[in-house]
Amino acid sequence: MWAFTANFQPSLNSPIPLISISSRSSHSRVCPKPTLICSSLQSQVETLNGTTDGRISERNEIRFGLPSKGRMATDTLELLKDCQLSVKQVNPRQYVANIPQLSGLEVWFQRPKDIVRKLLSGDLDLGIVGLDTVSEYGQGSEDLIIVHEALEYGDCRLSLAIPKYGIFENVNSIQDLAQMPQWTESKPLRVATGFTYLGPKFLRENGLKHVSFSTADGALEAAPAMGIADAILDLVSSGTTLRENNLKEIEGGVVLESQAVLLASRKSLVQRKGALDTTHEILERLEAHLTAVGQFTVTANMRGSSAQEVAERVLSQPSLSGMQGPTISPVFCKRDGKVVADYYAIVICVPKKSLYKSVQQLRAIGGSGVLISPLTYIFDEETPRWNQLLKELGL
Ligand SMILES: Nc1ncnc2c1ncn2[C@@H]1O[C@H](COP(=O)(O)OP(=O)(O)OP(=O)(O)O)[C@@H](O)[C@H]1O
Ligand SMILES: O=P(O)(O)OC[C@H]1O[C@H](OP(=O)(O)OP(=O)(O)O)[C@H](O)[C@@H]1O
Ligand SMILES: [Mg+2]
Repeated sequence: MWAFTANFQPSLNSPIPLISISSRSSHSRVCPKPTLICSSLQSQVETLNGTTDGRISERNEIRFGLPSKGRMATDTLELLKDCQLSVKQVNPRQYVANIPQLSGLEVWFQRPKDIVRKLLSGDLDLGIVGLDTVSEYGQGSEDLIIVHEALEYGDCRLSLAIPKYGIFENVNSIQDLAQMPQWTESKPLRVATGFTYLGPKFLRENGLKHVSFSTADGALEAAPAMGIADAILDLVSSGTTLRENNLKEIEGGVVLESQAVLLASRKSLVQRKGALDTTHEILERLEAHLTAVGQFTVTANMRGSSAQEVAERVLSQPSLSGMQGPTISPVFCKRDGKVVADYYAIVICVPKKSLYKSVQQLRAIGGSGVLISPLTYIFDEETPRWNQLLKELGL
């Protein structure tokens, strides 16, 4: 059983602070043009991945790519489940699944980088991956659209790190590194990275002229101590791996901040029947859920002479006037044969981080019987990201 609540109001300005698309996202939405690959390689790629010539492949299902393994896999399934979009997978080695709530949609489990590649080739329509993966493997393709840029997990940054010791002891910024006399054409700065597109681009843009790159699939932090590289460019989250390997980040060395994003193929959204509607539903549920997870509903009773007077008392408190409301309902009782309302039930939404302060302030103004419940969804009038997406698609 679901309980729905909604506030209707004539005002054009919704009092709910609408989530704005961050500057980070708008920056990442429109990426530079992709690099060209030579035609023979292009045709081999096409053989593997379907067509890349502007046509979309003929199929009726909408395909949604989700990470098949690694740390993103479970968090992605958890998030979808929390949005009532549970993925039904018969067994963990089966790579196709479905979401019963979304008819006509197939889920395909793939490695994150293959999700991006298959979105580009038209073999997937939608996907969830880290922004780092989109930026690295999407290489700025305009066919990739970031529909939701902040799914609030998989937080990490792509960052340059150098040893704490030796010639790097007093090097603390990318400028310091670029100005070191050690790097010459014959003896360049050796950087180990799995990010062979973003790495060279970033270092070039930051004035490092003499750089060579080596790559590996993991445990890059070992490269400087092994004498294979002078610096590494890799993902950092807690910073533990860098610390444990005697490495440090430097000022100006962050290439990008990443978290999980919902990604779509522009071609699919425009041309594939049902893709836009499905994206709308997924986006609405994600936004409504992610807005709700940061909030609690607080219900309390309060004595007062009128709903107006109680509302004024509530709104006088800084931690109670944050979001929308309060909703105030009279609680009636019969006294001396007459039906009267001498106290009121108030309902407000408060941010989780200010819950305790809110409860204290409610008590201070006479609130009692305070009940706290989690929220599943907060649906706004229309999701700001949906309008942004339509604009992006020119619709
Ligand atoms: N230490 C981390 N903390 C948080 N998120 C991370 C971290 N490392 C990577 N991520 C995010 O999770 C995504 C998947 O990383 P993960 O290491 O699980 O898989 P992978 O890199 O695809 O696989 P593999 O490392 O086995 O090649 C990354 O693209 C990034 O967005
Ligand atoms: O800052 P931290 O919290 O220590 O996390 C950073 C580490 O996490 C990732 O490695 P992963 O665990 O994916 O291992 P991998 O090198 O095998 O990919 C990344 O490549 C770093 O090595
Ligand atoms: Mg990894």
